[in-house]
Amino acid sequence: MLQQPALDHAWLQIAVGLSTSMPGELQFQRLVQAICDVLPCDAVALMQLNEGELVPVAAMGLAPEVIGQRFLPAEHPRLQAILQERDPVRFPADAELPDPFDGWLAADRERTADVHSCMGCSLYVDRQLVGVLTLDALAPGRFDDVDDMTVAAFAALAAATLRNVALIRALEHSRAQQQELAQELVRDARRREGELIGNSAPMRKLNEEIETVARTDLAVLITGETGTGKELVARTLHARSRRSEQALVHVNCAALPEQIAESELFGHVKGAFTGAVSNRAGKFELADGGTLFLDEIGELPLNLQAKLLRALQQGEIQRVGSDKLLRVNVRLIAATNRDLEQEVAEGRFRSDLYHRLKVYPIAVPPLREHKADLEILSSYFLDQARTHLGLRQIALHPQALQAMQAYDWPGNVRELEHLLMRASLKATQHKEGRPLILAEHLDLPVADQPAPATSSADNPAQPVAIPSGLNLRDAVDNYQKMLISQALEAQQGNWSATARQLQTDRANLIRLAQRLGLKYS
Ligand SMILES: Nc1ncnc2c1ncn2[C@@H]1O[C@H](COP(=O)(O)OP(=O)(O)OP(=O)(O)O)[C@@H](O)[C@H]1O
Repeated sequence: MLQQPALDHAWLQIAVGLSTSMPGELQFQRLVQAICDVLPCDAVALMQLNEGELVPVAAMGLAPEVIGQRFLPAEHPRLQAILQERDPVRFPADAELPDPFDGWLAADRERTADVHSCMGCSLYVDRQLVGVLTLDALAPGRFDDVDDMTVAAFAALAAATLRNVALIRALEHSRAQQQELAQELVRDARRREGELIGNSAPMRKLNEEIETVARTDLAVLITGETGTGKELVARTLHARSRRSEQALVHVNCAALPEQIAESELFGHVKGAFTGAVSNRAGKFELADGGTLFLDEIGELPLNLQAKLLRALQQGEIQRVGSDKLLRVNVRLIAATNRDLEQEVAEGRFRSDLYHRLKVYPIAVPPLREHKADLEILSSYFLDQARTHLGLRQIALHPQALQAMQAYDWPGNVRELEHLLMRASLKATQHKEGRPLILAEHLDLPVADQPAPATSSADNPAQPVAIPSGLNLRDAVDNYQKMLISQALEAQQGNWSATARQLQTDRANLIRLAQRLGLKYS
């Protein structure tokens, strides 16, 4: 029988030698090596049960070719017998059943010993059979001194190792899959981000401009009406630049609450103001090495415009509450649907910042100036609607396309996108078979009628009484407030319907309403 100190030493050896960070093969090999060192055997094999077959995954004292061989228990009565028992099974040297490793024992190169001692134990994890451990010795009676408990303890450790390695492999496999999936999603998102659709001359020019400036680190100012695709242009530009592997950090200046706008952009240190409970990086720092996209830059408060200018000129920022200057390497893209020149003239936008931003200006054309793209844009959005809404192929009736050609598109590409999404639903709700979008599904004003008064330049708004003493900005604010309130009332407080009536984006409408002091509920 094995003495206690020898066993303790063996466990210690195994504990030190086995680590889950090791490759599985190495863990198996260390285990059989330790068993071989402790027990008086000439060969040890650790076999894994794999779909009814036993496959040696590690062995000592056997010919190397044994690894990876498959042993069908039905063809090897000793293995069969071991599998049928929970406790260790012993086969004396003169046992009649053939040994599965006859002829494989390294110590028996001369093939002189056709009989030898053999022991084996089935390996269980919980109630699941996971493999077999076998011990062989050339000398008869070699295992007489080895007690069952010792073999059973090694068997338990072997079973746990087999299970651990299998779990780790499964985890690694699923992690690799997840990683691949994440990469695929990022690639997919990138592909989508880059999809500026349009073959018309204005869109080709736009694409060329993006291509040219993407190669540089110049600041870019993107201008254009709402919904023309300014954000998409910014994303495309970033995706085509050499910073594309780094972050594109998007800041909507219109949605920045004034009190925390500086901290949002430049970060703050702990205790800089009430509520600053820890240090926090701002958007500039997050965009370090990448691109910072300042959307609706025209809404940035004047005091922040000065700080932004300093950051751009010096490439350095200061967290709120800190005197330390931090170096940042950020490419800036700004966008606005305001006339910034006008804003400068009226003192609402710093002229030095304006000139700094418009190093490379890009004007995104309104949809009415590239109606040649209506067809290709429509098939793109219909395809998206089909995927998002789980519909079948949707077709557009020629008359629907004609109605679209005749329309002015004050809400630009965004309006087209939303309109086709709604029309896709209507078309499928009303039609049997292949959904077809008819002109009536589009809810467009009839071709010979002018576009709505709020959106058409050649149909100016009705004169309204403006209280005297108001400056232009306040007058415009008042007018917008009145229009929104009236539309809201007409739509019984439904913001989405109001946004549709005013042909603007719902989020923009809510932001504007909040700025004008209207309550959003
Ligand atoms: N050429 C285009 N190809 C494909 N999709 C486009 C194109 N132009 C705009 N879009 C889509 O139209 C929608 C509005 O575009 P985007 O948000 O970029 O407009 P924007 O000019 O930034 O609007 P806003 O001024 O209101 O912020 C988005 O869903 C965008 O993907």
